[in-house]
Amino acid sequence: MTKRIVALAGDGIGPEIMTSALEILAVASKGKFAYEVVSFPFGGAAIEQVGIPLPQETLMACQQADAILLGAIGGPRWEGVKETPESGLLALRQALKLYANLRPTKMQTFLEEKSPLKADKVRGTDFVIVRELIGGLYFGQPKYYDSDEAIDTMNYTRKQIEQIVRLAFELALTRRQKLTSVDKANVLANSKLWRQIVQEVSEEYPSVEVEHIYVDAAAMKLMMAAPTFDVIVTENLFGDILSDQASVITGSLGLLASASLSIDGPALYEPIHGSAPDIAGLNIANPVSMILSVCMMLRQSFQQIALADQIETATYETIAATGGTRDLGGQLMTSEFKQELIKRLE
Ligand SMILES: NC(=O)C1=CN([C@@H]2O[C@H](COP(=O)(O)OP(=O)(O)OC[C@H]3O[C@@H](n4cnc5c(N)ncnc54)[C@H](O)[C@@H]3O)[C@@H](O)[C@H]2O)C=CC1
Ligand SMILES: CC(C)CC(=O)C(=O)O
Ligand SMILES: [Mg+2]
Repeated sequence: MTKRIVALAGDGIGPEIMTSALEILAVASKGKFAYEVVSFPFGGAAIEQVGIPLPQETLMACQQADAILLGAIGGPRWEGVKETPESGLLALRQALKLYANLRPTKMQTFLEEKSPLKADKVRGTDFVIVRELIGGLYFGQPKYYDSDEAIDTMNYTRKQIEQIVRLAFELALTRRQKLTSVDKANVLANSKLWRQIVQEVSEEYPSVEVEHIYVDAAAMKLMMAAPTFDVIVTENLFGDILSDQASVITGSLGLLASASLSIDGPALYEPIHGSAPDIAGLNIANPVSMILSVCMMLRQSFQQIALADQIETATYETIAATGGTRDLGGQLMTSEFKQELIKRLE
């Protein structure tokens, strides 16, 4: 049966990388995978069209989709408006119950020269950050600021923590059976509960080696000993920050993809980066993060493993052969990279 993919291109470089990724999917999937793509306004683009970042029709289309692809949202144009693109993104994540954001970092030999870190510090790196996505500081109430004071609230329930921690243990079972839980249990009440629950749940997974690290030390260890990590589980804000930091390992934010899994609905796939307003419209964005997000969708939502492997392999081969886009030190424009990749797929 034809699968229905909802595409939310969003703002900044979102439309550029979405167009490239969808063209590549169309070429690679011919005769192998039947799908249709329907596009809806979201983020700043939706504010421009209808005045709000998450229109009702967009949300309904997402709820009825088999999978959702998101480019990126946000930009200086919408700073200070009442409902921002970012508030639309948080509302979408909450409405779709996207509780788990999986952010893999996998080193490739040819990327060693692109990494600002020494090759022996990054060789063999292959980990997944499992970031809790609908709790913590981004959602806790009260949340407000005035000119004298600002308040954000961090709160997690046992249920929320158990859900994400269990998913991380299950993922570790399919990999190298090592789980690193990142928290700040020396200071934060939320982290004390988090650590306690990780300990409890670990008893159900005796084959998985568990370590607990404070987030500050984890930031250092990511740069000094990245290959030692397998599955990293952490709360929303820590996961957001650590995953951008992880992009230093492979050499560019434009390489990292993610999957956001729902409790009971369709999953959403998006690059880990934002809308990169500084390079929007210049045809220099790296589309690989979006292309690899499409690969995650093919595997996770549609079990199209061979097709995903084919696109992923061709993507890495294209970077290795051409040097890739400028963020990787290469010369290719976004559209040129896409064309080179399409040549390999045809
Ligand atoms: N999921 C989403 O849609 C996210 C949206 N944002 C929003 O994006 C906007 C910009 O945020 P920034 O802090 O500038 O973060 P950003 O991730 O958009 O950009 C950070 C730096 O990385 C570069 N970069 C990012 N993606 C790239 C790519 N594919 N190819 C080449 N270079 C790339 C940018 O040019 C910039 O120099 C803000 O409005 C922010 O709230 C931020 C993170 C996630
Ligand atoms: C724009 C924020 C709401 C989220 C973010 O930075 C992210 O999901 O990586
Ligand atoms: Mg982020």
